[in-house]
Amino acid sequence: MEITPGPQPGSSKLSASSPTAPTVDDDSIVKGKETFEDFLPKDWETLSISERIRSVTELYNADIPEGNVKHAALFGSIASVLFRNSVPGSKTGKPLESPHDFGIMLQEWKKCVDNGKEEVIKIVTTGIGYEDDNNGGIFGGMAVAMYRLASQLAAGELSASSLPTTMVFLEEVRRSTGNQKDDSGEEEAETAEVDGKGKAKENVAQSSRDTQDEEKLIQLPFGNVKQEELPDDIEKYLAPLEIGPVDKVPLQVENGKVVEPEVIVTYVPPCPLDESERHPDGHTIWMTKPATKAKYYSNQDWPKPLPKIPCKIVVRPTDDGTGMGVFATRDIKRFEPVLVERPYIVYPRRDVVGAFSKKALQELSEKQLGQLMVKKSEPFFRYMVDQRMTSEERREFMSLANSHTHDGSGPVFGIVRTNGFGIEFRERLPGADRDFGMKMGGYGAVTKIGSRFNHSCIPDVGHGFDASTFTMRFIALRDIKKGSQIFTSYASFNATKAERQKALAPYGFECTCRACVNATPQSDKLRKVSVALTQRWRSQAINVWPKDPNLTEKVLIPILETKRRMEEEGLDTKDAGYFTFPEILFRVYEKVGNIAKLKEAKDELMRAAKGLIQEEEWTTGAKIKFERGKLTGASNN
Ligand SMILES: C[S@@+](CC[C@H](N)C(=O)[O-])C[C@H]1O[C@@H](n2cnc3c(N)ncnc32)[C@H](O)[C@@H]1O
Repeated sequence: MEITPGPQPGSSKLSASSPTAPTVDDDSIVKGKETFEDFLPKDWETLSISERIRSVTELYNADIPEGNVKHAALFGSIASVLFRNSVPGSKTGKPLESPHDFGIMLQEWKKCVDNGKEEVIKIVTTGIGYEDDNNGGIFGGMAVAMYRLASQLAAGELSASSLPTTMVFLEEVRRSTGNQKDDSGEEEAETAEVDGKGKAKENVAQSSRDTQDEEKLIQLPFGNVKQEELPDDIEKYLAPLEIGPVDKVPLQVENGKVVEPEVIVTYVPPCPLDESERHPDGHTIWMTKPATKAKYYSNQDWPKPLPKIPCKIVVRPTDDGTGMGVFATRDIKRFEPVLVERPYIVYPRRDVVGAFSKKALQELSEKQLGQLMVKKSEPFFRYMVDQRMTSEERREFMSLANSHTHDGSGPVFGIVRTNGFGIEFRERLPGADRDFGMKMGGYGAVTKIGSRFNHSCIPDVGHGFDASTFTMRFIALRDIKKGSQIFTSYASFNATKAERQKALAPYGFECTCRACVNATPQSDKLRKVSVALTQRWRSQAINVWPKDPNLTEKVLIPILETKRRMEEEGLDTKDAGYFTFPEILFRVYEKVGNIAKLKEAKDELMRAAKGLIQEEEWTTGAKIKFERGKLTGASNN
């Protein structure tokens, strides 16, 4: 039994914009290919730009797994060669040296595309490693940026001449690679926001609509919405919805063929609609594509049973007016699993319930479109709660916090917006992440216990989604004392205080955590540069300092000072680059021959490596692979 919405205005656009990925065996694409150029078609040099773009598009749609260095290398190679002859003023004509260069390049391209203008690029950092950062979020997002850019170039919407800053930037990177400077820890570096990382809890504050080839983000309203912002007659823009079991909703037929519904609601694992049978591990109501459902269920043992962990938390009211919170019932160590649960619902975080009608697009402002989307979403989520949850689940779900009571969100969508986590399927084989033309991390999840974690900019737990068990996983990012409240973060770790406040505004509170109370321009900057800085030092520790006969431990002064400041700021996490320090220290002490310190650093390195593997395996359900002694990828298969 499924539900399907009735015909929606513009819904055909939606499907047109969701490319159907051909099934391509990953191994056949990456096998035996070691260098960037190996991924290119043999006749690449003779291809025209539009042919090259077509080739990129095919590779993009082939769904090479995220989390694979070669994936990044693939796009890096293509990107570099694709544009090298088409950028006026570029003399380099060289392929990029690493997927990292490519990553920065794409971020810059994306900025050019987003802002429609050139930016002065100040990034002087080099050598950001990709082994530790090569998760699907980053490269998935970049690949999407790349794909968009290629499409825009192909459609003549963007000219290659708007890209020279990228090349200027790359020149700068190369220059600074060859001209290593001492690090003061104070240099300007920017880390562009990476989309879909899935680490921060995300308010469903944005969604998107399709207008022909272009995708535009719509800001959903929050806070008190003034009456004048709303169209008086918003109802006229709402298409009639037919929601119900598939056998009750009339089939759509086009050219004599039955058109598959665009979106269905199903259970994971399967269970009857009535309340007669429920899975002991819990089940999730999943709003998805029919083909995605079929693909997952074609896997015989899917979903796998939940891993068992001892209970170490309790949900209870806080004593500071923040409603409910999650507390530790015993001491919890860094990297320990804290919670695993099947979400109540998993849903696409974009407007899958029918794109906006032409009339709406022409007549309504962005604000009004946001308001319209809020209105359209409520009946869908209401259906899931009223028709698919047991009475007990419904009662529990409806008791979750709602910070969207004055912005036009209905009672159910308000709860979804307040409690939804952005999730990534992150699978080796093509997964659900790009359903409905979404970017990585397009689905959201509302959970029973996890949604009770309050926010801190110095979070105690991180979270991830494991598609093989269909569970949300939470893990300790630091030691947690018995009895203390456990916080997660709803904002990006690398956002400044002002940016975090903006991201948290829809939740209706001002954060008073240690990082916010003590924030300074220096702490804001540290958040921005921590990843770039630590990776650059790592790169120097690998490539530059071993060759320096005069190296002394003095090189560690800014490094140890930054490490201390990161601990103070609560940036002692993997995402912030903190676990790069043990390796840097190890390499320097090894080089200068400080045996006592070397042993300390080695122990720290081993602890960190073990913990990071545990974290990755727990939050993604993946088995970590090693290549050439390095952590290089994760696979769910
Ligand atoms: C996902 S819920 C967290 C659980 C919630 N406290 C409850 O009672 O279910 C998000 C809401 O909790 C509250 N909240 C979370 N973190 C907070 C914080 N650091 N300070 C104040 N309120 C917070 C806000 O009302 C926010 O909209």
